[in-house]
Amino acid sequence: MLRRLILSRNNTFINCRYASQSMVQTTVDEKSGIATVTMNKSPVNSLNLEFLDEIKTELNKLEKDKVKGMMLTSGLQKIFSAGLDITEFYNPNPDRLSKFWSTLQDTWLTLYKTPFPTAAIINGHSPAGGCLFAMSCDYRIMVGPKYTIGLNETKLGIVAPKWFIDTMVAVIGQRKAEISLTTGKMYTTDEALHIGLIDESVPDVNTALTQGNLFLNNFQRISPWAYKMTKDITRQSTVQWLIDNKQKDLDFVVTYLQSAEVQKSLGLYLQSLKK
Ligand SMILES: CCCC/C=C/CC(=O)SCCNC(=O)CCNC(=O)[C@H](O)C(C)(C)COP(=O)(O)OP(=O)(O)OC[C@H]1O[C@@H](n2cnc3c(N)ncnc32)[C@H](O)[C@@H]1OP(=O)(O)O
Repeated sequence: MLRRLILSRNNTFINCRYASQSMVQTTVDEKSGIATVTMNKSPVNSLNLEFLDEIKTELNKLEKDKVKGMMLTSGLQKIFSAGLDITEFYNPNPDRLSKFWSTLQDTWLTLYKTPFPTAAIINGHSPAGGCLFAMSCDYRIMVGPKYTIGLNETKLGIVAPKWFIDTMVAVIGQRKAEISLTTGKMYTTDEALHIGLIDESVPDVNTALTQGNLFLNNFQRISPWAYKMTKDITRQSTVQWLIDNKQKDLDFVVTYLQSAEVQKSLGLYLQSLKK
């Protein structure tokens, strides 16, 4: 792991941490203590086993380093994250599929439960797992107007797991989540703002980062203990369900994803992507 100090746009020193060939780059502003975690896995930040593992490790490090906040963003031109890497569950190796899904569960729990405030800087398309990660942050700022966001699983012929659904319900409410999920709707930035899936729409990534810092800096005046307890209580039922049902969720997903019907739908969807 390499570390170096670089001078930021506002002339404060930023502590940079990156490993060679890393898919995740992190900078920490020394003055504010706010980290920026940049996902950088070409071509579309699809979340495979190794990438998820890196994101989880990075979040755990930030917790250990006691950062004051974190922005999650993408280093790619027009994609925040294409969601789960479909090649992990199309014609999968069952052992790897199990590892992949457990790692997804753990990464999501780590992100959803961070003891520090988080903001998603959605600087590109954000379908399915990409939307899940954005919704798991405390605040969402999306660069408009060209990109889309949503849980589109039904469009792939698959069903979003309960904890994906509960995360969406927590953000936009039962009725809107039900319509979004059953139709697999991908929302434009304006639509996402209208239904409350994002909190702000901004014209460019620099403005998004400025707004993200503004949001996170609010917490300098809030007791970290009060913040964390409140977040834990608010998110308790969704988190506890997964903790109590990890193995059941894993068993279901591994069996379900390998069924002939799902494999057929995924094959057709992948083909349509290649076209
Ligand atoms: C109970 C089980 C629940 C399982 C839950 C699953 C949740 C998920 O997250 S499923 C994944 C859902 N994701 C999507 O539907 C996104 C699909 N991708 C896109 O819509 C587009 O690729 C994009 C808008 C993200 C980007 O478009 P762009 O035109 O820039 O790039 P493409 O030419 O489409 O893609 C480049 C390259 O990447 C491959 N690819 C895209 N998305 C994925 C993905 N999610 N997993 C794996 N691979 C992906 C795409 O096929 C292209 O590959 P080639 O270069 O080889 O053609």
